[in-house]
Amino acid sequence: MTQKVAVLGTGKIGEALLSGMIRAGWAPEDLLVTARRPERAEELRARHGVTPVGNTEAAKTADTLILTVKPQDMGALLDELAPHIPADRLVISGAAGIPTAFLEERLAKGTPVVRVMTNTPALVDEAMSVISPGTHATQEHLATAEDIFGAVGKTLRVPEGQQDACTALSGSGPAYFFYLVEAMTDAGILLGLPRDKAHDLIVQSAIGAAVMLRDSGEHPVKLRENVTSPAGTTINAIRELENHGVRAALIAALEAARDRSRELASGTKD
Ligand SMILES: NC(=O)C1=CN([C@@H]2O[C@H](COP(=O)(O)OP(=O)(O)OC[C@H]3O[C@@H](n4cnc5c(N)ncnc54)[C@H](OP(=O)(O)O)[C@@H]3O)[C@@H](O)[C@H]2O)C=CC1
Ligand SMILES: O=C(O)[C@@H]1CCC=N1
Repeated sequence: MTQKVAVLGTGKIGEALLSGMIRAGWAPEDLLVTARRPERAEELRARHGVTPVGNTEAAKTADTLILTVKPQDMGALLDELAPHIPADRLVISGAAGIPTAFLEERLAKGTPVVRVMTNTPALVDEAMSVISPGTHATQEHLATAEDIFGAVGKTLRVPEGQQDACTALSGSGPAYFFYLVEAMTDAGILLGLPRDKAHDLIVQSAIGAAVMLRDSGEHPVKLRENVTSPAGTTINAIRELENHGVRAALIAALEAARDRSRELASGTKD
């Protein structure tokens, strides 16, 4: 029998996942979506051919429910859904910070819950999604989550205790790279290059570096050393990065992201 999957709270992440599932072969008629605004629901139907429904109908009919609302909206959504979700349905949470226990406390006793942290490269099938089981989730439930999120990139199972760290690294990770590209493009402008050329140079360098990191099998230190000639240009840049504490800033930044993920666990922190 065909399995129905519902994405509830279909914003940026929900739509990225949905579009990837369709690219990977899911039939749009087996995908249900919910949105808070009617115009958003219609937009999703027009773009993807999926069926917009209310949260209650999704709760009653879907075999797997994927909740992709903001952490602060999770409590209200669960209150609305809980009376309608049969306890044998899989509920996947994609929200930062929210522990599986938060869902288990609000859903029918024994409901299987899986927590997933993905990232926006899902839009180009290059997501990194980390997956953790709740108390009642079996290997089969984890495999279902892997099947769904595997449609948009790589998946990795981690103990739930590592989810906040993973959120800081890969969930937020793409933003740090976009930020670096933005700053390096500004540097190109300072050095006299037109913005579009500076952008192209940096983006292609980022792609080249990313492919080498993925495919060369070399440690990042070795890859950097290969660029860094004695008395050359690169070492002068590296000295400035060290002088400005960029390494320490990155460690502090990711620690702050991890702490914020922990803080979001209550589902109420604005
Ligand atoms: N953006 C990212 O890079 C990542 C985000 N996440 C997590 O994914 C989740 C979603 O993030 P993101 O997609 O960026 O956020 P969005 O705000 O784009 O998406 C959330 C959507 O949920 C809708 N919504 C809220 N409450 C309800 C409700 N009760 N019923 C139906 N729809 C509802 C919102 O409607 P409205 O448009 O009206 O507000 C919105 O469209 C978050 O929990 C976040 O932590 C995880 C990994 C990466
Ligand atoms: O910034 C956030 O809270 C979300 C979670 C990970 C990426 N974006």
